[in-house]
Amino acid sequence: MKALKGSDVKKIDLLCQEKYKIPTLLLMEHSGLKVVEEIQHYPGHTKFTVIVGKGNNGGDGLVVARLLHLKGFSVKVFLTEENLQGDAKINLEIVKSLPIPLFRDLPSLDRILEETDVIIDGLFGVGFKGTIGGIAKEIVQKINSSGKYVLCIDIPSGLAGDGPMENREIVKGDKTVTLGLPKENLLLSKGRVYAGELVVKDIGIPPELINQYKTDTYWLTEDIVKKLLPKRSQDSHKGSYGTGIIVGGSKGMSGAVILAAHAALRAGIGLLYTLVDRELVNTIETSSYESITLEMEEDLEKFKPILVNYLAKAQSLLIGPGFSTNNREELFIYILNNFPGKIIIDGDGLNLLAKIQDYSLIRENHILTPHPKEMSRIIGLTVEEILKDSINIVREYSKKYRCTIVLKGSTTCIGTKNGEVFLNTTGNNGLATGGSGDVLGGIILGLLAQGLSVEEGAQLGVYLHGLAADIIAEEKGYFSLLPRDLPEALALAFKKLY
Ligand SMILES: NC(=O)C1=CN([C@@H]2O[C@H](COP(=O)(O)OP(=O)(O)OC[C@H]3O[C@@H](n4cnc5c(N)ncnc54)[C@H](OP(=O)(O)O)[C@@H]3O)[C@@H](O)[C@H]2O)[C@@H](O)CC1
Ligand SMILES: Nc1ncnc2c1ncn2[C@@H]1O[C@H](COP(=O)(O)OP(=O)(O)O)[C@@H](O)[C@H]1O
Ligand SMILES: [K+]
Repeated sequence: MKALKGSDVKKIDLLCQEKYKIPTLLLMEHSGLKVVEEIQHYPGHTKFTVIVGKGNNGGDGLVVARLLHLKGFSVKVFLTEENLQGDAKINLEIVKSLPIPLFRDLPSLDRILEETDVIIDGLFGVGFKGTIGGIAKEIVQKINSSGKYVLCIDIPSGLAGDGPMENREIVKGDKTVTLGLPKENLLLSKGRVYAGELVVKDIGIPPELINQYKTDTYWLTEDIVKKLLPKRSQDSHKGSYGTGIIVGGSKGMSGAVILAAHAALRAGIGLLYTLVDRELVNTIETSSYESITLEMEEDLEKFKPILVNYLAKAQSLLIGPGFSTNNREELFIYILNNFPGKIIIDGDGLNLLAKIQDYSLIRENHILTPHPKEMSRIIGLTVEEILKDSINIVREYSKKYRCTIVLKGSTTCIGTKNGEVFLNTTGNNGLATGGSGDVLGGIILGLLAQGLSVEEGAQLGVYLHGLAADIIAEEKGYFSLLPRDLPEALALAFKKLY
């Protein structure tokens, strides 16, 4: 599904008017109807307060107020501004003609909120810019401290539709009904905290317009990833599903390779090799029955001719899980320069990149899978700076390095060399255990080996990884989820998509 920037909303609005002759007033009416439709899922809520700002988000709020009144609910409107314009003004006139109580003075807001079941936030929509101040700031504080159920229209007030999310007063919603298409920041980890449950509602924008409208950010939804699933045929053999190598592990860190290996195998790879230090060989052999273990030699010059043969076995390679960064530089550089296939650089592979600081090693068929700290080591911004504006930062660096970057988190941002960003929201806090990332690397390796491009493998892999965790959580909850449970649950995740 396409994701919009704040500025796209105005453009779409204009296209609706000019090309499809649909006035904004109709879209506003539709928006109000869809918000009310959501409210009706919660019986027992009968008293509503709608907070109305001066823009079209306030106009939507006024439609909601009218429709709730028509349904016989008790509705109060808190107006922040008397002089509304255009369609919002038309809706204010309608509300004024009905027996809906209107309030304007701030001191009355505490009492009104006290008497309400649900607060409907129509203070600011995507037209919000800069920082919040004055009366609006106080209103947001009162909403957030009310303890009442808060439903945000389009976007929580104070949150920008896209771009850096500054720390300031933002409405904390229980639910956000976003209109037409989701806005970029609603899909990021930080924005999701303010949005609460996110519902996307069709408001009558013609599908022709949506299909033709170009965006460079997408929400990874089932319709996108389903198209990426590798095909399996009856008439096939292990050679049909590709060969991969995992280069990783070090003393005390063999588990990372084992997790990645299980994941690659459960992702459907035809044949899997692991390349590890001699002291790990036994451990890997006894834990991963289906993979073939290759042994690393300490003297790189002596090892090179053997290594070249090993590398020739596969089309896809994962380097870094549990690898350690001690004295690995030369081997790492040699592998990156001598493996022509698709490479996933994860964990200590990324730390080695940051140590070597030679980004000319990165090529178009490489995927970097950093968590924010690893990203910070590579690009030199702080974790906070990265999290505040993840979409644009991932876009900038995946274009700059001309590769695919998978910035992991509760929302994972996938940037491609062409500047597209895909946002993944499958997965849950059960994944917040060391080792989950190793599983992700293995899944992507398995998919690349089966012929997916780096862009496709990253998208499908990240989605499946989260979906596997969601499937486990549905049955067993979040606390006890372990990375080792994920490869097995991958079977159910595939089944859900096929
Ligand atoms: N096609 C669609 O999707 C449709 C979308 N619709 C709805 O329209 C919404 C967008 O409406 P919008 O553009 O009128 O702006 P909105 O967000 O209501 O408020 C901005 C107002 O706040 C003000 N303001 C800004 N920053 C401020 C600050 N820091 N502190 C204080 N004030 C500040 C700003 O004032 P200005 O800066 O312009 O003087 C402006 O007046 C959208 O989210 C959706 O709900 C539907 O109605 C129909 C179809
Ligand atoms: N709260 C969360 N919600 C969704 N996904 C999460 C959450 N916490 C972690 N994850 C996912 O778990 C994985 C953790 O990766 P990483 O930090 O590299 O772990 P490790 O290096 O220990 O294996 C990433 O894919 C990330 O997206
Ligand atoms: K809002």
